[in-house]
Amino acid sequence: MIYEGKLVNTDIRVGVVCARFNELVVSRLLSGAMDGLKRHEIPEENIDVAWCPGAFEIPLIAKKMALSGRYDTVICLGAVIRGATSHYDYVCAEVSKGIAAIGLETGVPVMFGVLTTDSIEQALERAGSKGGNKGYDCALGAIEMVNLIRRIE
Ligand SMILES: Nc1c(NC[C@H](O)[C@H](O)[C@H](O)CO)[nH]c(=O)[nH]c1=O
Ligand SMILES: CC(=O)[C@@H](O)COP(=O)(O)O
Repeated sequence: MIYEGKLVNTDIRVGVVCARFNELVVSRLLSGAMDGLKRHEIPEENIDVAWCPGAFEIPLIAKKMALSGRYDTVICLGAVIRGATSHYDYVCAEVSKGIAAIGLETGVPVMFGVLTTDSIEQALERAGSKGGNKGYDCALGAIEMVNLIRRIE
């Protein structure tokens, strides 16, 4: 038996968590995610967006959404850009660990759309220019994961 998740479904409720830090980049990730969701037939009324201060706060809000029972999947969007201190390393570590744990704890697929880059240029490249759009990628992954899980269950 081969299990695969299709990329189209009108019956999926999506929570999106956006970090406001580096909003220039994150707004572009959100635009990509909304584009991916809508062009794969997710109704706009099925999508909620929550804004939090920074990437470090994403896991808490994502977990609240996952546990609410109102969403079939949660997409996390942020941009952590290296500065002059080791703060970058701590933020990246906790955000990635925190987001990964939510899916395993709740059974709700949570997509990791947090850019972790050394420069703003690298971030912009992955938010709708030559590196694609990580938000769009996460949108399609979210649809696929929900459909896959429904096929397995
Ligand atoms: N430097 C970046 C941050 N830093 C802020 C933290 O995420 C957090 O909001 C703060 O430490 C208060 O708890 N956040 C980003 O999303 N991106 C960065 O580059
Ligand atoms: C990722 C960060 O927290 C970073 O942007 C903070 O910059 P700095 O290390 O120069 O304080």
